[in-house]
Amino acid sequence: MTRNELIHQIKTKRSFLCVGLDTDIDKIPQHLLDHEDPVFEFNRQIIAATADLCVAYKPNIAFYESRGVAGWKSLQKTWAALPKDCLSIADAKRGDIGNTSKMYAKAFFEQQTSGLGFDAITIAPYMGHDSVKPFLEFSGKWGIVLALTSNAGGLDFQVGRDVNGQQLFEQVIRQTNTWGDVTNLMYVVGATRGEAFATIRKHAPNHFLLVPGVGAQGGSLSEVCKYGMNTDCGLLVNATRSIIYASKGTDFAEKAREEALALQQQMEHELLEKGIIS
Ligand SMILES: O=c1ccn([C@@H]2O[C@H](COP(=O)(O)O)[C@@H](O)[C@H]2O)c(=O)[nH]1
Repeated sequence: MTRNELIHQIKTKRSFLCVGLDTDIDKIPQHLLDHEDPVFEFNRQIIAATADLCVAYKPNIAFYESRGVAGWKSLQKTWAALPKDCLSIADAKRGDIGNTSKMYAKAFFEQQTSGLGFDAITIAPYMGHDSVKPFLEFSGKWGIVLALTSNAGGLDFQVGRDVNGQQLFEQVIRQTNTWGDVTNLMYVVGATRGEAFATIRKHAPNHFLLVPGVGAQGGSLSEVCKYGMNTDCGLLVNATRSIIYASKGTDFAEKAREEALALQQQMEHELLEKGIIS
């Protein structure tokens, strides 16, 4: 999906919601366990209940690879079931020497060989240019670089490592910016980082930001929008547990829809306020 197509979907659906699919077989409703592939059946129903309210889906790969071959099969079926009008993001946080990164990219982007044709993948940038660039060389695909993460440990290295007046997350953005552009590169910035979005926007005014951390992690959607929204919206805000585990009962998909709808309505309000939609 191109940048223009993504912006078009945001305006059409009046939403910049990304639904996370971190499907843990121990947390899904009991009645699904009779299905041949309970994880896929859960995802299928979550997708059906939320597809008109979101513009992206983000399975976190750990939840699938932790189940071995069965998990990869669930992931492949889930990827194939994602609506084509939504950006598909593999939250895999990969990055290695160039020769290996290229194989990671093929694993998640090259559907003919791997069975997975995600639009985007998250990248850990710690190993530098040759670890990131292979992901950006796939036409029509996106690399989403970790910049300022939502977790408590994100403060251990990403901030307070002042070099030439800049913190590490700022240097990551400034440097990686030269390896890609707004059409193939996004950044992960946690919703828990509030005012830091103003600093992020100094270095990446036009890039899309993937923003996890609303819902279960307590990040503020209104702060993210206040400091992080640009004239194209420029945000994909992810919520996972607060949506997919809104109920443990047979009404799980219905409750997931209610949570997604509440977020979509707040997002519509923000888009209207900023004049991005009318
Ligand atoms: O900084 C980061 C980067 C990635 N994540 C991932 O996003 C989801 C968040 O799930 P919630 O249930 O909405 O908290 C999950 O897959 C994380 O691994 C993040 O939270 N923060």
